[in-house]
Amino acid sequence: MNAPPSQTKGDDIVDARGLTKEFKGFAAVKDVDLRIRRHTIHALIGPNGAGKTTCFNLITKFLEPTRGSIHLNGHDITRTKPADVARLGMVRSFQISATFPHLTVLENVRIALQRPVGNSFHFWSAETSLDVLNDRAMQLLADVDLTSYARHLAVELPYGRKRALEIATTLALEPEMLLLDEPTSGMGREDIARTADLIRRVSANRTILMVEHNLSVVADLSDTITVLARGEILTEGPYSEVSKNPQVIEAYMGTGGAH
Ligand SMILES: Nc1ncnc2c1ncn2[C@@H]1O[C@H](COP(=O)(O)OP(=O)(O)OP(=O)(O)O)[C@@H](O)[C@H]1O
Repeated sequence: MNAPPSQTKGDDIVDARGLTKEFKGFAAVKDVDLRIRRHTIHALIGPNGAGKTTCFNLITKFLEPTRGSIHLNGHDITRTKPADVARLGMVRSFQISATFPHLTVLENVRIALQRPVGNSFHFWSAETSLDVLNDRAMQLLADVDLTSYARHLAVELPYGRKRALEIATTLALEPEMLLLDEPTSGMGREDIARTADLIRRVSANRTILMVEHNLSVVADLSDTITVLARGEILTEGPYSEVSKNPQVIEAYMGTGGAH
């Protein structure tokens, strides 16, 4: 690991500079600087094709940038693999946390608690007593409001509850930073409200970066919003500011709606 550069020592957990991703010469993300403050909820929004997913995949290391650098807690992770980034505390929900449909909800979380992260084993080793493991698993289920579903098979869960289980299995890795890719997509109003509450709860002492299309969820949860358009940052700030920005309004109107 490189020595932490001084600019990332302050309050930023992530410091990405000049991020660029080209696909056969087409720049999906162009020279993006993204700093994410510790213990905040940060949303990436923008119209269709703005580069949100590409940017998210760059930060989570699912894509290699064509140019630019990414530091996490002062470590240069520009060329680090996702599993090693997870070991450094940045975990993407659904990355390591695919659920097993024919196991119970409790079993799914117990497996997640015993899962190796990167090339080091998680705190919960194979020798950890079953009781301790069960207690911790039940605590995680309580955190995501799934206690009453503990003995159900994962496959039987309603959609919104499945996403909550995926978040529980991600939290089992005790991430310092959690990345959520469209956490409320495909949900009805009730599940959206419950998921927004859940995100707020799990954000305590954690940093969250999410790509989210639902602007009321974004408005409700985010400390900072980065608005992307055509691969570039249009503006950044709290919802009260970015929602008034004429360029943001135009970018959304121009593509026929908020996404
Ligand atoms: N693997 C790829 N190969 C070629 N072009 C790509 C690839 N991935 C993304 N793009 C292009 O890059 C641009 C940005 O795509 P991206 O998926 O990051 O946007 P987005 O903001 O997430 O859009 P949406 O809201 O529609 O999901 C688009 O023009 C897309 O067609």
